[in-house]
Amino acid sequence: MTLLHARGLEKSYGRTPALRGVSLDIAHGEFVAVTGPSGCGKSTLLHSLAGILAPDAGEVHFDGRRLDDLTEDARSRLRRTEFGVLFQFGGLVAELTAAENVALPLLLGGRSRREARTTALTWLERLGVADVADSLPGETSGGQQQRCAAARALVTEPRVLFADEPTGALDALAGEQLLGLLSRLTREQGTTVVLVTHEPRVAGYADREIVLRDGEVDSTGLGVTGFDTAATRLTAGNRGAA
Ligand SMILES: Nc1ncnc2c1ncn2[C@@H]1O[C@H](COP(=O)(O)OP(=O)(O)OP(=O)(O)O)[C@@H](O)[C@H]1O
Repeated sequence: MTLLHARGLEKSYGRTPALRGVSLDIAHGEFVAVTGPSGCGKSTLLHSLAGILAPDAGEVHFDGRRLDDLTEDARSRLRRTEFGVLFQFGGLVAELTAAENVALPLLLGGRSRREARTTALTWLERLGVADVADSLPGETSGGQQQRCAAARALVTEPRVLFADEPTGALDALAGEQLLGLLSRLTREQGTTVVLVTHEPRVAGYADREIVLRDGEVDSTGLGVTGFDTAATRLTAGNRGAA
């Protein structure tokens, strides 16, 4: 069943077209990688689907509700309750500890301090970084920071996780570890994932790949770019076995 539905999305920055009529459907629980060359519109598409950016034309529907013409307040409420976002640079608040960073979305949602901290610690544990719970981001490694950012994105148990190059700033090992965790945790929770990447290795974790080219959908399917990498085969095999 479709959870995210977009039709005819268009977006330009001044005279530069970024999206030129993108239509797509993403099912409940699907893990989709949006790929394509630099500048093809991946981030613009992600931001439009997540209600961060208003498209110039076209429609975005989330679970049957039209999203693109909501007020900024309504969109921001929806983002807080239904969506989690994870960017290349986690964007943790430097003055707050890891646990405080992860608790923040829960506090904003009205949960008590005690409950928010307990839930934050559970998610830090799931992401394998409970040991840095009381450290400031600057006292931890890039990989640990990105895992904390992932915990913060997932702590509200969002229906959709939007991730833009989440491993882009990490070394290969830290990137693989984060992707492995994200893939396992989101599948366990039934979270839909929309992940932007230009790396075939990363796209290999997805159920399906949507390839953009010059602001349009070029193709969609599993390994459609011919990225039949070891990672793709391994992940597909793991999925079959799961
Ligand atoms: N804030 C902005 N102002 C002006 N032009 C922009 C802005 N953001 C994106 N663009 C342009 O829109 C087009 C699509 O950009 P977008 O960032 O969506 O692509 P991308 O595929 O995510 O790129 P990359 O892989 O390099 O991050 C590009 O031509 C880009 O230069």
